[in-house]
Amino acid sequence: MSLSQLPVLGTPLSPSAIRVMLLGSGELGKEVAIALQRLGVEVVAVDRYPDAPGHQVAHRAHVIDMTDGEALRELIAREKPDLVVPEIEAIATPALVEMEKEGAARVIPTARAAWLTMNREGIRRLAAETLGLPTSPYRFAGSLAEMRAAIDGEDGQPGIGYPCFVKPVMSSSGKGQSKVDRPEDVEAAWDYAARGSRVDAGRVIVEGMIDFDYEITLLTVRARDVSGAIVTHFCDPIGHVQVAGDYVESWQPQPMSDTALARAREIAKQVTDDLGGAGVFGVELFVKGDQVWFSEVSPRPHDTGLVTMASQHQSEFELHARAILGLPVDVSLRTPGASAVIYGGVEGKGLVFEGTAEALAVPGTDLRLFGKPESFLKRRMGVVVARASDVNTARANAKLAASKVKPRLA
Ligand SMILES: Nc1ncnc2c1ncn2[C@@H]1O[C@H](COP(=O)(O)OP(=O)(O)OP(=O)(O)O)[C@@H](O)[C@H]1O
Ligand SMILES: NCC(=O)N[C@@H]1O[C@H](COP(=O)([O-])[O-])[C@@H](O)[C@H]1O
Ligand SMILES: [Mg+2]
Repeated sequence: MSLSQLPVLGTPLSPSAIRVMLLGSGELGKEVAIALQRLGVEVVAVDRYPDAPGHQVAHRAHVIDMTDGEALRELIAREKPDLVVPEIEAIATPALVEMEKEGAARVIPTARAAWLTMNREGIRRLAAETLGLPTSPYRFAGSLAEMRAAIDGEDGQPGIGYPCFVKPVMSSSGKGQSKVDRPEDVEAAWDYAARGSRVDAGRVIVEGMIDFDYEITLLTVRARDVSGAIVTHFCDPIGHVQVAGDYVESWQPQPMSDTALARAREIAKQVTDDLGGAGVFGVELFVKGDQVWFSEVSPRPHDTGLVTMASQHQSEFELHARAILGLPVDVSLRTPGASAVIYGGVEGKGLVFEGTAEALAVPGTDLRLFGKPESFLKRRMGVVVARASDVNTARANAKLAASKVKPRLA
């Protein structure tokens, strides 16, 4: 079935099926899969390990090394999906770029967007150097010595200085990220980056610290209207708290000044116009007063956007499903809401979760347990979403309910 005459939907597991392949099938992909299933789309879920959350709700599941370009090519050629939907950064995106060029794959939002954003260097240079957007000061380094020079300066030239953030160029959810406060911390930050990278590229970004008042994710949706033209929609801003580079709490809407909101939208529009294609983008921004800095962007639903399952009429996952299929979207807020993360807290397989009844007794709350087969101390295993008449109540209730859920070994 071709998607050239959008939006035609079909019947899964039949010759008329619209088939979507998810590359990455974690908690975010699982919700995208469910949204697609509801529209009668045939879903093929791929991840690096068996029984990933999205595998459990898909028509077919595959386990491959998604960073292996040949393995990716072979699977796409075999499954012939109408759309390939990257869900994680750790993918052999150059193979997707080639396949898109050859007409062998249609990648969401575009193969170039997936390629540019999987590497911090690609997206940072595009945003700061090509588009001229405000970002933190930054340098790239390929060795400990280069990293020291990037921070401390060399040949009389100043470096980024302290405090700064060091991140592997290919990583997410804070993996391998350190805040470096003094010269004695530099070596440990380099070692941690090398260990924490999803794909060891041996390269890091050093970023000067932005002393922001708050940070947001501006979910930006590029979707077709009934005439077939791509229109950009902005969800209400999502505020969030990150600990060690990983999100622990988010809420919507985050109050902002009119000027800051207008700047945030301008930045998000410029970045997403350049990346192109259709779908949801999570544009991460730092805000201080009326000043806004671009941080990074996911060309896909964002973890902080899990809150939209409670707070919007159409969650970011439903928005993504609709947008990639060429269907119209509604980004409006339903109610103030919040989300709070549940970490594994233990290492082991087949966890049990106690306290779920107490959690769901907290007013306006809902629970998602992702079903990940294995837990690590800091692996995200579930989330509570909450709705309330105001954001503060929603935040308090989401955190309270999440604290009641006690994962333990069976
Ligand atoms: N230059 C900076 N100045 C201030 N805070 C920063 C800076 N860089 C990162 N942070 C903090 O660390 C968090 C995570 O950083 P970043 O988004 O770059 O990491 P990530 O690994 O891509 O995370 P994710 O995949 O969850 O988006 C940011 O949301 C922010 O709270
Ligand atoms: N910030 C990006 C993000 O939240 N990505 C989400 O986490 C999963 C990986 O989780 P895991 O590391 O527990 O397998 C990804 O598959 C995606 O759903
Ligand atoms: Mg981020």
